[in-house]
Amino acid sequence: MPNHGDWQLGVYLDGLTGKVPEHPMAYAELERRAERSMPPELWSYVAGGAGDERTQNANVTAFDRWGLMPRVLAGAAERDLSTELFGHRLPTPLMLAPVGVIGLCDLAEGRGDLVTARVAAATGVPMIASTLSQDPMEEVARELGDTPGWFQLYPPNDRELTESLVRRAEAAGYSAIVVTLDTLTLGWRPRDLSIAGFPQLKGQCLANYFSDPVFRSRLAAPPEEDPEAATGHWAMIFGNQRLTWDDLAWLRSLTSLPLLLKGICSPEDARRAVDSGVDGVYCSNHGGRQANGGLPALDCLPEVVDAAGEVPVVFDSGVRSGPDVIKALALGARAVAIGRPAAYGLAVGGRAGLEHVVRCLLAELDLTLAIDGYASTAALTRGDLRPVR
Ligand SMILES: Cc1cc2nc3c(=O)[nH]c(=O)nc-3n(C[C@H](O)[C@H](O)[C@H](O)COP(=O)(O)O)c2cc1C
Ligand SMILES: CCCCC(=O)C(=O)O
Repeated sequence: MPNHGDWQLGVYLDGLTGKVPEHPMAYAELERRAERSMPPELWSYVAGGAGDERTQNANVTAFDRWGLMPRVLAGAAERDLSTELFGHRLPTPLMLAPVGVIGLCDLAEGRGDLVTARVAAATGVPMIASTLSQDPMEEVARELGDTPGWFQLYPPNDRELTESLVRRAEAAGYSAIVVTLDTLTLGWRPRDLSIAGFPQLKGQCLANYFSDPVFRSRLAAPPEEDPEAATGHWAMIFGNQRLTWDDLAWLRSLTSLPLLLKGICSPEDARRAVDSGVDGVYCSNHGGRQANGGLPALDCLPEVVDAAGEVPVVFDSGVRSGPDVIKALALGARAVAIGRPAAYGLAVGGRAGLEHVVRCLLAELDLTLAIDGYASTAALTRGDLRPVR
């Protein structure tokens, strides 16, 4: 476990470890620098969202409608940021959301999945490894050290392949399976469609498929010999729009690892998930990448938390700062994940850049708690927030 001390107050005073040459970055600056660093097709894919991106933007501004009530003389000289999930005590409530093509965001070497896992190992911030990675899940898992990793599953429309991916994740040592349900087909993403972002990139993030014995058994020639045909086969099996709640018992039966469903925004769905025996609900609208015109994910969080009852809720979509993490926790999330900020950190500064983003976020989270008089993230409640008028 990393020592809290290295990212608590001192982190500001020692220049944030000196690994990234400049000062702590506000999100807007990180985003600007990422845009300057990334090739246009990668930038458009990562930064883009569905439609005119109103929902994506609303995910971010939703946090402005809540304010944390500052308290004084509250005994917050030492803070406990830890959280418990599925028997693991995590040093902080932050997680790294699954990001396909994170590999390519490591602009120097294209090994971003491995680099992200190394940052997870160094910071104790768990990584949720995407199905769509440049390097096979087994190699990613080996980099995680003692930090837990979860495997994010896109369930293909091939049950045997789905089972094979889950078996591999178990064998590789992942400690939970996150099934993403809001991307059973890809969203209407104008930036991608006009600049061919994802279509250009997709062949490079299929390592988990190309290394899979079941996937390989479906091909006339191995992917190394005929990558185009293998990619074509992937395109046939990726989408799984016919998946329904009737398939959940089967999904549940695939593993005894903790199972989470990602992409839950409706309280009815949260209730149904819990009734189906899942261990965690992951409230997210995929960072606004899938459907435009929906609700900001943060607005859905309280009802999802209420519906989930004792079952823990993980949250992402629009988290950009330490105070954002605090607000999501106060609204009931047990852990809070970041997607684009991590990808941008990697693009701007490789391993040091991602670590910088993580440490800045944790330092800001911790300082905010210190100043506003909250000694424990686990003790935050909705009553600590007020609507901003
Ligand atoms: C470039 C990119 C790729 C993503 N790939 C995946 C993925 O493979 N699996 C998944 O469940 N979510 C994926 N997501 C969604 C993230 O897990 C997360 O829900 C979202 O990024 C959170 O919103 P934020 O970017 O505003 O933090 C991706 C997001 C981005 C930006
Ligand atoms: C089929 C690609 C899905 C990756 C993803 O989740 C995203 O781009 O948001």
